[in-house]
Amino acid sequence: MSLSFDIELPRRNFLLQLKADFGDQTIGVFGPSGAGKTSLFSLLAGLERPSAGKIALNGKVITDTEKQIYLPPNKRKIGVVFQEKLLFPHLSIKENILFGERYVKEKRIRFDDVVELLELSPLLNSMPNSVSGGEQQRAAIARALLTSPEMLLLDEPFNAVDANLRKTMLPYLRKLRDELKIPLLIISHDLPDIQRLTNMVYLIEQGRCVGFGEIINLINSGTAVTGEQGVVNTLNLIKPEKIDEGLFQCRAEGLNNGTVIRTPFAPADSFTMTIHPEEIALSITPVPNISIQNQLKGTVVNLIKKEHSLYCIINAGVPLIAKITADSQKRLGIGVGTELYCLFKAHSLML
Ligand SMILES: Nc1ncnc2c1ncn2[C@@H]1O[C@H](COP(=O)(O)OP(=O)(O)OP(=O)(O)O)[C@@H](O)[C@H]1O
Repeated sequence: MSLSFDIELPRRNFLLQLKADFGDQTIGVFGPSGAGKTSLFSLLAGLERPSAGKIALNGKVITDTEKQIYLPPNKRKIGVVFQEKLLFPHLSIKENILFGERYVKEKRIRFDDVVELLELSPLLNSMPNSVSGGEQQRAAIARALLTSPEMLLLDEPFNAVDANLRKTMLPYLRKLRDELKIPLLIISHDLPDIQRLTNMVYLIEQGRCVGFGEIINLINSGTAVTGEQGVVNTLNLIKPEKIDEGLFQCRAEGLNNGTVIRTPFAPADSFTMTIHPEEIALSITPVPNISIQNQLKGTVVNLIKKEHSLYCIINAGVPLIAKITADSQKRLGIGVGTELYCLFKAHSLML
């Protein structure tokens, strides 16, 4: 998959000017309110025309202002799920989903498969207003998938879901990414939500791209990516071994031989856990006789000041970000190159 665009569109307060070349991966589009994220989606989906520019998906030009090419939304092979007005209220969930394939000639994605993947069969005969926000969202995703898209755009997919249920959307989005192998472009205000699906972000501010790449590299290069919800560390863990009731030890790509991470659960042979930078304590020496299960040795590669705190970027085989106070930095004499130990409890790791 490849999506490239170089587009301009006047907005109320600025000229949106965005350019990118995306490969075959899931990408999070992140930026403050009013940055131009939804405008980008409308342009990609063909709901709006840029004042100048070009968009191509898999080598096929779908918008080109010079050549006056504007493929209509249903011919673009881009599925879109907006955050509001997800479904037609007068159609059942089944009819809503089937609406997706009305104009599709080459059906690559089948109704039964989508219903199974998104666990929608008990809801098919229900009307949209009698199912939850998360279920409506899944039905809207199913409808978009039945257009047999080559990529899927999701605008704030966690917003339609109540705060307690938002994590329930994640497994479905992971299934789309891993089983259907559909590249996703996801708008979210919440960087940790993006991080649970991908490390790649496209950062927008005031209609311009201010950074594109792996989150850790963007933070490391000083590009501010810590939104309201902050940022999380993601650890891709493998080969869990049960060592006690409620305690597993796992390997992670990049960890030195013999180093393991201890977690309270291990749902699969390979899985991702997250930990907040605030939950990682730093020590210059190893700390014996302490209940904390994880002590990873690492080297500080960067320090980023934010208000009265510091984000320490540490290479511990895996990249880790720890948030400490300026006072702790001074007391411990932490600088770039300092070798130290990153301490975190097994229970601070979250699935
Ligand atoms: N049709 C329009 N004409 C002119 N300006 C617009 C139009 N629609 C939106 N805007 C303005 O363009 C800017 C970008 O809006 P957009 O909805 O793309 O941002 P966003 O990043 O998606 O914001 P949010 O996260 O709040 O949804 C905003 O200042 C908005 O007021």
